[in-house]
Amino acid sequence: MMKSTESWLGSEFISQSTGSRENVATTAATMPARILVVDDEIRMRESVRDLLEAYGHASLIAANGYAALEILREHPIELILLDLNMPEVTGLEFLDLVKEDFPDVDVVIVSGEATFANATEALRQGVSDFLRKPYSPVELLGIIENVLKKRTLEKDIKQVHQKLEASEYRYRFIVDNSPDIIYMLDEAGYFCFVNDRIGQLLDYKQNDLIGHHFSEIVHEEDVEKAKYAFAERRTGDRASRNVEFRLRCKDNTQPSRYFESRTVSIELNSMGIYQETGSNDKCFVGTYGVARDISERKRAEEIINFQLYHDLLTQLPNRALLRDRLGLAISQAKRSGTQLALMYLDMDRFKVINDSLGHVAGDQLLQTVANRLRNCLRDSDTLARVGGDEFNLLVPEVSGRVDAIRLVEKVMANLKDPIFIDGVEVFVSFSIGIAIFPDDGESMDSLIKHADIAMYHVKRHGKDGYEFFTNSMKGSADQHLSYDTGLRRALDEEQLQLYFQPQIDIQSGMISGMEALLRWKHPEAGIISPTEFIPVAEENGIINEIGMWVLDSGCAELSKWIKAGHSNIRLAVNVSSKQLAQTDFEHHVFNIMTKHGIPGSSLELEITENVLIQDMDQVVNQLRKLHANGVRIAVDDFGIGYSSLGYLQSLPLSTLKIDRSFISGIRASSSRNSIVTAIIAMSKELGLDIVAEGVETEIQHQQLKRLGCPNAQGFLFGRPMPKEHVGLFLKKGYT
Ligand SMILES: Nc1nc2c(ncn2[C@@H]2O[C@H](COP(=O)(O)O[C@H]3[C@@H](O)[C@H](n4cnc5c(=O)[nH]c(N)nc54)O[C@@H]3COP(=O)(O)O)[C@@H](O)[C@H]2O)c(=O)[nH]1
Repeated sequence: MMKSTESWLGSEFISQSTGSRENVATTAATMPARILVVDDEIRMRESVRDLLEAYGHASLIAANGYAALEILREHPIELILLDLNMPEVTGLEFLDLVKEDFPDVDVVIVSGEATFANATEALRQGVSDFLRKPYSPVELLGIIENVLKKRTLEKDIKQVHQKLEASEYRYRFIVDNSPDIIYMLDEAGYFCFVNDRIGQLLDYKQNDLIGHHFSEIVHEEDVEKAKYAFAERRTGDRASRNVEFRLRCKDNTQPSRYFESRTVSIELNSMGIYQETGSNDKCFVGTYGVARDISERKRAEEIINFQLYHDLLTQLPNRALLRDRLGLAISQAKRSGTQLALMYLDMDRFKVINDSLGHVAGDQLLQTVANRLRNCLRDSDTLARVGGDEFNLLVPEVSGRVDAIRLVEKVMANLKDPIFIDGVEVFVSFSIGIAIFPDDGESMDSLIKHADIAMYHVKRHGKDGYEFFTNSMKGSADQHLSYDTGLRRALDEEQLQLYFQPQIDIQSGMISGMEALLRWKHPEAGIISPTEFIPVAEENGIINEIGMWVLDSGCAELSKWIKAGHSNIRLAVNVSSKQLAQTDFEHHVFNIMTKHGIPGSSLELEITENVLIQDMDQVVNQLRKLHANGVRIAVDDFGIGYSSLGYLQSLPLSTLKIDRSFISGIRASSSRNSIVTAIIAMSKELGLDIVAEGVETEIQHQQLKRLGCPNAQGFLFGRPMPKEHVGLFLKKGYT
């Protein structure tokens, strides 16, 4: 309820009132405040209080400075209406105390006798306004309203400042602790701001870079790429996104890091990088950018990429990478009119080594071999592992076959020395096929295929060597397929034949045995060597039937020779590892021996070391049963492959057949002589008989005789002959 102005203001106030009460009331009611009225005149202070309360303010009154200070201490006062002329403590003295202890309180001087000096002093001390008595209520209320408005405004500004400070602190914190590099460049590409992150990532201090051009930290190969992204001028959707390049660390010995840089314009982030120049024009002043470290991702990508294109065991390129490089090399060779060589390398007898020494040893062997191969190549050559024991070698620029021969012989020489795996000495050799672009193929596939065919040709003709592809080999590769289907018919239609090659007792010169060697008399192709079709028969499984046929036919001939009086002759029969894998193999052998009345001692089964890759227990078991019945067991091709001699003691062996590669070397290499000497000495120690294979010359014969080798076989004594010739040969003997 609004009180009457006359009842609480002095008459001089009422008479000077000029404003309308409604106006004042409306304004004052919008900003109620807590106001302290300090006046020694009771009538004055009470009338002012009533006026203020009538207009919605809460007011308290004090008759002097002390009372006022008391109230200030106990109540939250926003505004003081202060009379300057008071006893005890003057208004100015009170003002001093207020400003010191209650600086947030606004003071309006309301005084009747204030001098100019007083007023000036009061204003100097920071009072908000000055009202001279007598005044009208409207004037008082107007001043109060102004002061309160100003006060509210200042409060708001203060709050805005505080918020801005807090916000700036937050953003500074975010920028300083950002996992990304945040930077600003001026319009010429010089750093004007960069956050701390640059120090952690690239080792620069912020000051190292401020004022420096961005290109100083970009990897030299990436400067072109980085130029537009780093100092981006565009904005919005056209600005650079996720451009990748490398920044250089301060210490250049560290690897470069990959970065993904995002630049955005100041139009988007209010950083003031474009400046308004009036009439809707904008002026480019710099770039703001965020660069994220993506080194880890790049490294992961590199690893994945490496794994996609490399063999993890040997770290060599794999087939995919080889094909890629071969494609490029062919294009390059076509353009420049040069030649290139593709070599297909297949390790001989790797399966035997791998399965007998174990896969860990096999892996080590492959790694060692890969290193040896790598060591004799140039950086431009590509050696790839394309299968278990298969490698491809791409030699991008060869001047011709002579060049390729030089390299392949270097490769083979590098592999000659034994490799020690877990203390075991292993000898390796390779069958290598070579195709030359463009003579042997103009496409990637034809080159690989032809090198492969040439490699198989080497395999079939004694391994451990190399050959260039020729068109005639192609026919024989196609034949491989026709052998597959033709072998069954060969068996049914009696196209298979046995030849026999004599074995000689070196010391007495007598014939000690005959080795049965299979031939396929093909109706169109003529005589086909077992090296051509035995692998096919082993692959398709028909070797078991063929093997039994060989044993049966061989024993049939043997029984004839025995009956003809050559009872000391032994028959040697080759047995494939696949045959020994049959659980009832020995029963078949016994049945055949019984059928032809052959004593065990007249039969020698030749096995190669790779029979040991079968279930060893089963093989040993079968061989023991055969041996117990007098059947002799010979190890064929002894000395090549792997040189673990442990099996010599675990197997029931009778004979070692020294591989012909050692015998052929007798003439040329004394080191080979010593190997033969060692094998002979060791066999004698183990009580084993010996047959030296592939004796072709009299020198070899005499050397072997001198070394005390008991038996020999080879073209010198007789080539494999058809069964019809054996009778006469036995009668006449070796001469
Ligand atoms: N599982 C079976 N394997 C068999 C059978 N018959 C033969 N074979 C194996 O085929 C390979 C090649 O045999 P072949 O073409 O008959 O060659 C033999 C001889 O002709 C050859 N040889 C003999 N003396 C010489 C010589 O002085 N020089 C020279 N360059 N070659 C010669 O060696 C082959 C006999 O080798 P081996 O058996 O190691 O004693 C061959 O691996 C046969 O084993 C069969 O029925 N089953």
